[in-house]
Amino acid sequence: MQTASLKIGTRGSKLALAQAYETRRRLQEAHGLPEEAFEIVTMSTAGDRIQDRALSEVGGKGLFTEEIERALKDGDIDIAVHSTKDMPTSLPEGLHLSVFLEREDPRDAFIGRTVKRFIDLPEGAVVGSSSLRRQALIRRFRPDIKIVLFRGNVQTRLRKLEEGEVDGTFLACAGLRRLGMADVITEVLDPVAFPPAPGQGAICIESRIGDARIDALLKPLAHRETQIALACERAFLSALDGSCRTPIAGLAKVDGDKISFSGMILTPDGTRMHEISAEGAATDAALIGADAAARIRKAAGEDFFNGWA
Ligand SMILES: NCc1[nH]cc(CCC(=O)O)c1CC(=O)O
Repeated sequence: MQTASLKIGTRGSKLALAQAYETRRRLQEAHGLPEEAFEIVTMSTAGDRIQDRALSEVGGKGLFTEEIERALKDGDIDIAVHSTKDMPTSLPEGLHLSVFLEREDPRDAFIGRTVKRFIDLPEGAVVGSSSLRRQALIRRFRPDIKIVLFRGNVQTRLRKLEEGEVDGTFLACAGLRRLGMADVITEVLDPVAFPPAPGQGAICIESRIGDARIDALLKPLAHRETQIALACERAFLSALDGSCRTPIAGLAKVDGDKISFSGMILTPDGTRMHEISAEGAATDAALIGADAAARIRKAAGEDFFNGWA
C-alpha cells in the first residue's frame, strides 16, 4: 500500500473541508500525483465545540487552531489549511503561514430574507452576526437594527435565516462560493463602504519553518499577488494589535509592481470610524501595511483604542 506523502490537517466544517480539498486538488495538479498521495486529517477544535458564546469572550481566534498546531508541531500532520482571516497574527514558535492560495472574492455578502439590500431592511429589523467588524459596520449605517449573536457554520446560519430567526445575515462571498452556495447572496457589499476583514477570501497554508521537503511541495501553490496583498493586510492587523475585540478592516490590491491598500478601524458601536489609504511598491507590502497602521493609530488617538477596550 502506498503511504501518503503529505498529511493535510483541517477542521471538519464543510467550508474547512472544501478548502482542504481545493488545496489537495492543487497539490495533485502541481505534482501530477494521485489523490491517495495526500491524506486529509479532520480535527475538532475548541472553537468548533463552543457554540453558545461570542469568540471574543472565550479566547479568540486561537481556539480554532490550537489542536491543529499541536499536531503540526508533533509531526502528526504536515500542513494545515486555514481561512487566513481566522488566523492570529502571531503563531506558535516554529510555525508560519508559508503559502497563500489565489484569493477568492474578498467582499462581504448580505443575505436578506425579506429584502435584497441591507439598507432596505425595515426599522428595527434583526440581523445575525457575531463578527465585531460586521456589527460595527451595521451599526454605523443602521443603528436601529437589532444584532443577534450568530455563531455556527455557514449552513447553520442560513437555516436560522430561513426559519425566520433573523431578517438577514452577512457572510463572506468567498466561503459561499467555495460551498457552491453563492446563489443565496442577495447583495454584494461595496468594499469601500463595507470593507472586509484582513485576509478575507484567501486560503493559507501553515507549516513548519525550515521543513524543506514540505516547502518544495507547497511552492507551486503560492499565488504572487495574494502573497503580497496578505503581507500588507496582516502587517496592518498586527501593528494594530488586532485582537478579537478590535473591529479592523483592510484590503490590499496588487497590480503589477504596485500595491494599494485601504484600512478602517471602528468603535464597536459604529459611532466612530477612521479610514486610511496607502500606495507603493509591491516589494514594500509589509512596510506599507505597518505604516498605514501607525498613521491610522495616530489619527485616531490612543483613547480610540482604550475608550472601549
Ligand atoms: N469566521 C468564519 C469564516 N472564516 C472564513 C470565512 C469565509 C471564507 C474566507 O473569508 O476565506 C468565514 C465565514 C464567513 O465570514 O462568512
